[in-house]
Amino acid sequence: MTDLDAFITGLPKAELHLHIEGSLEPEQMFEFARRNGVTIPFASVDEVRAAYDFSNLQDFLDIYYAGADVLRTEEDFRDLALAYFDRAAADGVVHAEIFFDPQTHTHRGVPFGVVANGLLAGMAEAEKRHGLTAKLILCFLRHLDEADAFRTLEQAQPWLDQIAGVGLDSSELGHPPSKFARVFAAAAAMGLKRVAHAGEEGPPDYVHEALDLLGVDRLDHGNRSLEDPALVARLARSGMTLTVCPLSNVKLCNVASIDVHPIDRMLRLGLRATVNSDDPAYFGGYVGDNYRAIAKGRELDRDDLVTLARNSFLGSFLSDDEVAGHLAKLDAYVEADA
Ligand code: HPA
Ligand SMILES: [Zn+2]
Repeated sequence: MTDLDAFITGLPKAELHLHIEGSLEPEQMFEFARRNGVTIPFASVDEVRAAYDFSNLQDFLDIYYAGADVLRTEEDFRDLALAYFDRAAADGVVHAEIFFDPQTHTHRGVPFGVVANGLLAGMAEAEKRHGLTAKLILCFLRHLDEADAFRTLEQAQPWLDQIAGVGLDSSELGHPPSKFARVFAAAAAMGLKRVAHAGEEGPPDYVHEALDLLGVDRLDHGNRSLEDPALVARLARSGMTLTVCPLSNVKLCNVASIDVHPIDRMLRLGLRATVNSDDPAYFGGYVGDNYRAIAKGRELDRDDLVTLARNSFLGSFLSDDEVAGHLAKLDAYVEADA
């Protein structure tokens, strides 16, 4: 039997909650700034890392949006995505469904197509290089208004056959899912899947809204659902996938420390929880680091880790046949290790 670290690395898994802009490592921030002639308010990589000390979601978002300013060209988005896929593949990720925030870029004058084409080029190269498949999820920034989200959906039209779904991210408190009910209805009518961040900082009511008013196929974070037993029962009964991000929860002070993270409680309650990295360059680790952190912090056994990996495929937007193929490989991996 391999040791736990190696077992986690080799475990075939999907990543379902990853903001591609949040995979921008400080070294890459400097490289893109230099090649695009953009000035950044940091003198060194160490200075950037030292700034990643957040007390809440908004603290992080302010720095995250500032960092994204170095992304200007199709090549930047391609290189950014490819660097993430290289790291993900090394962590045993065989499929990734990645978020991008078009408004962060279109509001700076970077056209939607530059972002989308760059990311799609990175995805194509990752499949060639690693056999890693990926899907794109277009996230609306919830601190902006409904009209802006509708404009973004309009800009996405030429790329819709290459976009799997829509999501909702950014500042949660004060921006409930209800604000985007009509945009999500329009996206559903276009055949797009729907996900939303809910219950990261926001109350259980926001999770109810995501289910009832946005019709989400998957819930991003969802941690605060645990405060509402009836909601937990509903999520468990419906087999709703939760994309949980342990290191993010600690870094944004939503969970006091990894030792008290509720991931194992979620599993015991029958929730289809998955483990993901959210914004790995900002939160101290990629998906493998997240698995390792909870394995150690919550003393998860191999069966729990396999359940989490299994859930990542079950919760993905892959076809039933594709999911079955991944699960067969997962079973073979576990058997070979026994
Ligand atoms: O963790 C997050 N929460 C909400 N919005 C985000 N945008 C990037 N990361 C996040
Ligand atoms: Zn997120």
